[in-house]
Amino acid sequence: MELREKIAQAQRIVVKIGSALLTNDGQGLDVARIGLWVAQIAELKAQGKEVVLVSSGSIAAGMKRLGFVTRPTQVNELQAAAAVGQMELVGIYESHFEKHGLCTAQILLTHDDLSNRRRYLNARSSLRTLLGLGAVPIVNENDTVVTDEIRFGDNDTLGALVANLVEADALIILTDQQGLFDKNPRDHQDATLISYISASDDGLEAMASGGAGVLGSGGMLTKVRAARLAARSGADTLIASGREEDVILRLSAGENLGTWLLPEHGPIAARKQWLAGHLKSRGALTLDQGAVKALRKAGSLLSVGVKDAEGTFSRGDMVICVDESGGLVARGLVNYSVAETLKLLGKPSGDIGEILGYEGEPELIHRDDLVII
Ligand SMILES: Nc1ncnc2c1ncn2[C@@H]1O[C@H](COP(=O)(O)OP(=O)(O)O)[C@@H](O)[C@H]1O
Ligand SMILES: N[C@@H](CCC(=O)OP(=O)(O)O)C(=O)O
Repeated sequence: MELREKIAQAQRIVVKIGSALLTNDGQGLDVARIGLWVAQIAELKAQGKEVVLVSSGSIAAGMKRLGFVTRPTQVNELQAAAAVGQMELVGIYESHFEKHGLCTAQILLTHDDLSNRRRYLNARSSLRTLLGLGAVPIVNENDTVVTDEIRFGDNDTLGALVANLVEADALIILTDQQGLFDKNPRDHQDATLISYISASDDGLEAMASGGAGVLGSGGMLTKVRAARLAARSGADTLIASGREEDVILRLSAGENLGTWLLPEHGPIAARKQWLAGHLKSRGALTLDQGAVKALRKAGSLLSVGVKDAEGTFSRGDMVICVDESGGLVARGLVNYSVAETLKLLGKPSGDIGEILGYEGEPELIHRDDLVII
């Protein structure tokens, strides 16, 4: 059997489960099947991998509870269904994960949370902390506070943005089809499964434009676009059938199942490109020799090694890091504003809470947010 070695190495994985799959043909949530996916995620955790689950299903579950026979079209009714269904959804996950001794966390996100730099950093910090503590974050869109214009609408996009957020190695999208076919298999009997393809292949949209199922909202189009988004931070995307036995474990072990959408660049190159291309520097930090050495050994930047700060930066902005003779050392996304940074110069991380009056991140710039020049 040919193995997808790169996938087998993935340490941090986002698993997205769609509505089409989570429900028994619209008859509420498929509790037994959810138990099977949870058992697989528990096994991945036992292998030392980190998993973030992005789960749809709140609207489908709420529809059943509220007695809607077909999916409501009005936004306020969809929101009501989502609010009711989300309770049931997370309850089912929590009770299944508990059987494996795992703790879950509910994260509800909106588009604004991920486009606003400050909220983005806060969401990322919560997710990182939860992963560090061994919990399984369960993410869905915060449907009750969003309207049509600002919705992700489909959780494929949300899954990809979460993969960017946590810098996942892989995004697994489980759906009701074997993967991406060259045309919609519901309408074409001769459709053939694509085993692997570049996430930036020009032909993807044409293949995937065959519409969605009854309960799902995005179809394959949002899945291939999600793969493209995930590729921005170097993540591989896998699209496969959630009904296949042990699908999550087999995909994560590198088995050739479903469709593998490959990013053009690896995570580091993708991140460097993003930092280099998309952000303007808002200030500069002057580092002492110890800090320069630490950064070159892949460490984070701590305030104790920073001698000066200038510019107009806020939390989340990009700054350049220079050595004492002005030589460029790195670029990175800073966790504190210039006013806060000036108060922290030369101070150990343990003093941050006392100096600023609240406990923030221990690093001025986390190593994941640094690109060494
Ligand atoms: N090229 C294609 N390959 C596979 N499925 C396709 C393709 N084009 C359209 N589809 C449709 O996409 C559907 C899956 O998307 P969707 O219904 O949104 O599910 P989910 O809720 O899992 O996101 C499939 O059931 C299928 O009808
Ligand atoms: N956030 C909503 C809708 C998400 C949705 O339909 O997504 P998907 O099934 O992935 O196309 C829910 O949980 O029902």
